[in-house]
Amino acid sequence: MDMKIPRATAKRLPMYYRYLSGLHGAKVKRISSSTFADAVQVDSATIRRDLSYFGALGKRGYGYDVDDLLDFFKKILNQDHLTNAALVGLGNLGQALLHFNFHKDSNVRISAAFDIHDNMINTVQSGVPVYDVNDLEKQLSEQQIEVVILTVPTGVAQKICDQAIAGGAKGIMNFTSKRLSAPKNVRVQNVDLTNELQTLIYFIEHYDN
Ligand SMILES: NC(=O)c1ccc[n+]([C@@H]2O[C@H](COP(=O)([O-])OP(=O)(O)OC[C@H]3O[C@@H](n4cnc5c(N)ncnc54)[C@H](O)[C@@H]3O)[C@@H](O)[C@H]2O)c1
Repeated sequence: MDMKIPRATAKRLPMYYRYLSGLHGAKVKRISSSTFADAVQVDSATIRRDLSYFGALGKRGYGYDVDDLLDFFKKILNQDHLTNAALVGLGNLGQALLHFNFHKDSNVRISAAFDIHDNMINTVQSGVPVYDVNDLEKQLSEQQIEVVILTVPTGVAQKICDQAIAGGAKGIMNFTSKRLSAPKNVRVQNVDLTNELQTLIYFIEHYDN
């Protein structure tokens, strides 16, 4: 499905999906828009607007049909198939992500890891094979991995990014502080936990509930 939706809406969709999956697991068939809003902590007007980008889905006085909505989200979010991701840099942060490995509550899993250290190369860690980073391009291309998570030292981030793109990467989740340059068809998502924490502190200080 090819459609353009606001970034803020796109960011909320996985949260809606997780909540609906939980309801489905609990065999709930239908929810009111206010229950939905309370659970995901997004006001019901915003939820309605988010969903309206895909056609009107709620029914007045009825709320939302859980199974219908879930089927629909599965398609939108591609939850029907598992996406493999590669992790580059198995230090403090990389190890933590590898142990966590996303797939328990999402459709993404780390299926290949890369580092420069001999003691890690050709081992299996948390069930994931670790390769020599010199083989990054080749492995990404052979395994058709299009998502790459970068947890390498900042100084090598651009080089690794270039190699990943040469291997076919279409999305880079960048944990380093380097602002990467990449062609337009490659999406770079920067993740900065300090930023997130400072934003949280800003909201605590500037808004009273
Ligand atoms: N965005 C955030 O919130 C956040 C939080 C913590 C760390 N970081 C960043 O994440 C990165 C990793 O942090 P860390 O604490 O895990 O560092 P670390 O030094 O513990 O780990 C770096 C790993 O990268 C490997 N490495 C080095 N050069 C490499 C190369 N050319 N190819 C492949 N692997 C290589 C090292 O062997 C090591 O295993 C750093 O850039 C750090 O600044 C970001």
